[in-house]
Amino acid sequence: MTTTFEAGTDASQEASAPAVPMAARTRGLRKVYGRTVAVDHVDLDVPEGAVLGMLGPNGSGKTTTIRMLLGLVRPTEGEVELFGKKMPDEAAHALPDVGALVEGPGFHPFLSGRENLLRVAAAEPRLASAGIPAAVDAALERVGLTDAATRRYKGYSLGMKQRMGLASALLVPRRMVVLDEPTNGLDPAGTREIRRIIAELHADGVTVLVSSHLLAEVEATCTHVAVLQSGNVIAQGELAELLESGNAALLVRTPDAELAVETLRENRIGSRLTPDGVRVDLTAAEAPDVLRHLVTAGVAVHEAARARTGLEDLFARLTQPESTVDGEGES
Ligand SMILES: Nc1ncnc2c1ncn2[C@@H]1O[C@H](COP(=O)(O)OP(=O)(O)OP(=O)(O)O)[C@@H](O)[C@H]1O
Repeated sequence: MTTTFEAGTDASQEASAPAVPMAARTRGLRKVYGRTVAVDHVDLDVPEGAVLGMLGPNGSGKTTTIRMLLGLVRPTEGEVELFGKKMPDEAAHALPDVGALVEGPGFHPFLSGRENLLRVAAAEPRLASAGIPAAVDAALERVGLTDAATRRYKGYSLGMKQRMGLASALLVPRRMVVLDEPTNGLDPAGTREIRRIIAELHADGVTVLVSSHLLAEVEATCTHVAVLQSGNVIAQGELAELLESGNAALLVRTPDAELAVETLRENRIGSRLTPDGVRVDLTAAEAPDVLRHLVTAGVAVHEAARARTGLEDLFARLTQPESTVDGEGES
């Protein structure tokens, strides 16, 4: 697979581009478990102030990358920096700036939500004892758990447990918040709340790194995206740029769809059939040229409109075999 859309990792760019401060940065990051290469030479850039969505199918290495970023797992090879501090060696300096929701937060089942957060807050270096109850109540309020605060954690739903993890990440103001699959187990209302919280953090200038396999989720909340596949970052950069460069297409409504696909193939332009016509890849062709080829070949074009179908399409393109990207083998 190509890395056509990759941004910010190439050496020449590094030399010439103005230095954008990075909240998190990895170089050549690799983690091997026995025979499994979980993460393979990942160069990830998380610019300060970005909401970066780490997108990839199950097993693509998102959680392992996040764990290495947070110093929870030691890399087999490579470097990790959080706000310029080397991880895991300088974790004690870097981590107070970073709130994290990662798999399986260790809350005590027989304590209430509030009691659990009081315990977590007591270990926060940036919270003075006198400020702890107010910080806990504010975090509970922020994630919508105030009414359930005195109930035992054991009886919480999966969604409520996720909110508890989020509350513990947000106990003190952070420069960066890392959320591993934050909407897992949440209903649509809970999902909207997570989006709202991410938007609030972004408005406050907090960097957010959020992993998800839900493409619509990333598209709705993120400014940047990194796409992982089999332990590799196959594309990263600003979401708008990735969509622009990777996704331009022309939807042509025509009864002569098969003739259209054949004509475009002869002109080395990728396309595929849709229910009412063809979808033409504009990566290597301009819309007026496409229309000219079609009309010249006698294709009746009833309607033509540019399409930008979102990250789902980009993700499918990036993770498909190369031959389908240029139109070969598409149906
Ligand atoms: N502690 C471990 N021991 C052995 N293999 C592991 C371990 N952690 C992860 N792996 C393997 O590494 C690969 C990447 O896993 P990882 O959990 O990072 O992916 P992911 O993208 O977060 O997936 P998911 O969305 O399912 O959580 C998988 O093949 C996984 O089985």
